[in-house]
Amino acid sequence: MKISQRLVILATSAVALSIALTGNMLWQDYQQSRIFSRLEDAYRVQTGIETMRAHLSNYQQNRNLSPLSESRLLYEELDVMLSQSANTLDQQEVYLQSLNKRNNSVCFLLDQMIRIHESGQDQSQTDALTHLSNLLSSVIQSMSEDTVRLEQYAVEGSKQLHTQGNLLTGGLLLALTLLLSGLSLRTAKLFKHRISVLDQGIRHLSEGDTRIQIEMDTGDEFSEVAHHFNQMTDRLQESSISRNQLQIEVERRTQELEMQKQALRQLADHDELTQLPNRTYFRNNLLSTIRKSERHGNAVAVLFMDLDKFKQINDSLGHNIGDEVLQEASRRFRDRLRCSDFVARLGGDEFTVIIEPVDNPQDVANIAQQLLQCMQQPVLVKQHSLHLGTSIGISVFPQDGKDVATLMRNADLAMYKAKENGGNRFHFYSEDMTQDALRKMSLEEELRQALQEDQLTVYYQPQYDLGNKKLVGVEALVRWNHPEKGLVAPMEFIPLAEERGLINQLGLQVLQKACTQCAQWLNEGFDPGILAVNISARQLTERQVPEQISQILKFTGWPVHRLELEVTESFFISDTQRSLAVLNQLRDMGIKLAIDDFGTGYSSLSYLKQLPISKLKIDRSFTRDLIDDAEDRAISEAIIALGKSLGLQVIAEGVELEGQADILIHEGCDQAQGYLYGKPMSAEQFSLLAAANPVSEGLTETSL
Ligand SMILES: Nc1nc2c(ncn2[C@@H]2O[C@H](COP(=O)(O)O[C@H]3[C@@H](O)[C@H](n4cnc5c(=O)[nH]c(N)nc54)O[C@@H]3COP(=O)(O)O)[C@@H](O)[C@H]2O)c(=O)[nH]1
Repeated sequence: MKISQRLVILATSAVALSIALTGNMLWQDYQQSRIFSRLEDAYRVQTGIETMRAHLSNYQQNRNLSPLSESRLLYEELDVMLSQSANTLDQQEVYLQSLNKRNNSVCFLLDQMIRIHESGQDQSQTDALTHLSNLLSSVIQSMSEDTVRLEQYAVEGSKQLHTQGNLLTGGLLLALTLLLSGLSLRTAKLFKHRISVLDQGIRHLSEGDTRIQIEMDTGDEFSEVAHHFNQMTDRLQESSISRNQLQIEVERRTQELEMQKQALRQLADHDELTQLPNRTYFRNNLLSTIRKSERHGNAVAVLFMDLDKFKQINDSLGHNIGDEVLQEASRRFRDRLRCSDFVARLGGDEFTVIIEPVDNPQDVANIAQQLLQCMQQPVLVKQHSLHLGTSIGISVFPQDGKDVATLMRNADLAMYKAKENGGNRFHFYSEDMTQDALRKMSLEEELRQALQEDQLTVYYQPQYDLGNKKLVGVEALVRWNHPEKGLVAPMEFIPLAEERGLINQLGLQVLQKACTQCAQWLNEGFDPGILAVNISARQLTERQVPEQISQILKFTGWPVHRLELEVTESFFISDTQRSLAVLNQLRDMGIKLAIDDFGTGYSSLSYLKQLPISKLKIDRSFTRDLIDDAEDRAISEAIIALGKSLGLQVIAEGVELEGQADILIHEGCDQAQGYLYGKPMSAEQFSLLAAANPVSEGLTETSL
């Protein structure tokens, strides 16, 4: 049964009992009023009886009939009253009927007495009247007694009624209390049991048991709650299953993410190609090593390594070969170092090593030596056997720097020093390197300004035909007209211009000035012959150079076939596909190409054959000792012979003496250049010289 039904029953029972109680009270009221009404009747009869008794006594004393007649009237009244009241059968009614009867008797006696009295006053009548009045008196006495009894009965009845009413009310209240208590107890017991079942279920659930089900088929609200609870646990069960699945999925994804994070960290911290730590990792590691060493008072060495000739290999053989070289170099460095040493690749062909602790600089020198050695073995990639080398710069914490940036910068400076000194060596950092770097920095700044402010000027050095001793050409040589230092020689700024990427701008400015000047001379009527201009090997790596040269020639009007570009031999040795392509392009444009400083490198005959060149220039170092040094003479002879055999012109530079010129003439050298014929000079000086030495007659426009 539902709780609501139970409550309805309880309420209905209470209402029913209340109605019963109210009915009982109303019934009691009614009974009471009846008793009181009879009591009233009794009092009135009593009063009537008293009156009649007084009338009778008056009659008996005075024989006056009128009082009896009044009693007769009183009888009428009592008769009416008693006959109205005596219509029920209870004890009161019995008394009332008795009273009624006796009242009738009184009436009869009174009628008799009145009739006798009126008929005469003889003795017999008087006796009869006396007798009747006595009778009347006794009847009245009886009536009086009846009224007393009626009164007593009414009082008792009232008491009884009161007692009965109380008993009934008490009984009903008791019944109501018992009923309500019984029902409440039963309901409370049931509720307690069901609540405890629900509570157990909830407790299980709170302990995490989502499979809990509450068995309660009572058909009331509790079973509905239980039903909803079960539905909830079902859903929780489902959601906990999906939560478990989710948990598993989350764990799987977390693992995946962790792996990805590790891979990303590896990517972020390591160089993809060599798997060595990268620049970021290196910097962080160096920072923590410095901090640790500060605490322990240790020294730390930073080695900055750069592979020699790597750029040429990369440019000429392609990036795949370059990549394999870098991988091999990484392996060799790694294998040669201890596990505790930290080696990283900063990018390109730059590697760094951290050595800690450093007890003595000699240990670092030994390690650097081993690293040099390990790269001296040729690197075999595909069919190539590649000879590289390494330049190593070393800075030491704390004396060469107390922070990452300073240590790296100083190791880098030391590495550049090693490169400048020919590579394949190591250098410890020293303070003068910084001074040198600062000097270079300010020089670079000045050079940039010089290029912008047109401070460069061109000097001209004549080139002569050794056969007829006539002018055949002129070499343009740059000079820097420094506002404070005066004329600065090219050797002081050309290498820096090459190093700092200014050489193309510089070379093109020189070319433009020289072409403009030569074209002007030509227009003025004197012929400077062939214009030889130095072109840096670095310029030849720029694809746009042929187009830029072509533009200058067009702009200045200098004929293309009168231009000769001198490229140093070292460039041809370390040639690159791209540079050779540029050279071929220049040759195809009609520009002549000469190998400068020839003999200082190791160009092979077969290699020279393939080059798009037309002239060899014997290096000044061979000309200088030509007279005294048999070897230099032999070399110059060999170069001249080589040139002849390849159909190339040969020019000797640095000719200062007639004896040198004689030997060269004897050996069959075509041309010469040197102080003997004229030092590099300004355009004005050169025009004077050229006016006095007209260009070789054999040098016609077609032979040019
Ligand atoms: N890329 C460019 N390089 C250039 C340019 N201008 C010059 N240079 C190169 O600078 C180097 C030094 O040149 P320079 O100081 O001008 O020296 C030249 C001559 O002065 C010197 N020379 C000539 N004859 C003699 C001599 O009889 N004795 C002697 N001691 N020196 C002499 O030789 C230099 C010419 O060299 P080269 O070019 O090899 O013919 C030098 O390497 C220049 O190439 C430029 O514009 N761009």
